[in-house]
Amino acid sequence: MKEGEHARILLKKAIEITNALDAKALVIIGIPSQYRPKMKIPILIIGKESDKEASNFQHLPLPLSLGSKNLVNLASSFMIANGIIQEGELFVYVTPSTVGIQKAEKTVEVRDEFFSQIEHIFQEVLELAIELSLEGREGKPVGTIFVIGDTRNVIRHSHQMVPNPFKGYKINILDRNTREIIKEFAFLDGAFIINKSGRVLCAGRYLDIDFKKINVHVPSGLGGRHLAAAGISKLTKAIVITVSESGIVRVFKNGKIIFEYNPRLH
Ligand SMILES: Nc1ncnc2c1ncn2[C@@H]1O[C@H](COP(=O)(O)OP(=O)(O)OP(=O)(O)O)[C@@H](O)[C@H]1O
Repeated sequence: MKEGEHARILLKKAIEITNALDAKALVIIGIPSQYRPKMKIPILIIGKESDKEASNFQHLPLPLSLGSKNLVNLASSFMIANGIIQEGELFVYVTPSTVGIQKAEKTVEVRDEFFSQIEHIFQEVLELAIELSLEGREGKPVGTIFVIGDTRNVIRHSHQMVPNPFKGYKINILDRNTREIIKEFAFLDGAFIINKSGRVLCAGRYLDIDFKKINVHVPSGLGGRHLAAAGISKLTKAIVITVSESGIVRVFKNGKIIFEYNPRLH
């Protein structure tokens, strides 16, 4: 039996369960776009393919590498934040290998602003950050910072710690073949700077934040890397993704952590 056939069967079951329970929404995770049910209730599609067939479809382009459990929790928070479903109501979710029933709750460390940041480049960098957390480099954990967007201001508030390995090269986060090159440079101290089209402009960049002028707070235990990430996200319009040496991936916006996730625990 082909994988697509599994998805079709599971989706059929999910629709039956949704109807039987009078669930308020259906969440479809990582199932190809040819399998789209016709239903009146809101349907949330999670994954890369975006399709805007019906008005009751919403798309949340999150990396599937976040794992089903986490994606279901994020879907739950997203639907509550957007008034699609109320806390405590039931929704059904379906992945290529499971169908489940969940009560809508805010269970993950995520602020509502997180969802408005999710677009293509952000999603790719988040995926890369998760891979770095899980893989490290040569068996050792790596920590790093990705600063996305508002590059003119970010560059103005930073300097090279080492010669920029990306100078003169057109390396783009969207190009899967150059992903490994980007990861290779994660061992450099400092930050990656990525423009809104996904081009990696610099690595090994020190973020110059004057903490006398920029007031940010990060949870205790977090050091210079996370303070710098919070600072640059407050000083500029950039969105910042950090990977800590302990593997936790965090997203910063306007000086605050808007998402936190430990891929090593899932
Ligand atoms: N202002 C900055 N700009 C860019 N990189 C920085 C900055 N400050 C610190 N770093 C990077 O963060 C690394 C780790 O610093 P530190 O241990 O203080 O941070 P941390 O927040 O505790 O990070 P981790 O949780 O990964 O240990 C430094 O070696 C350096 O590469």
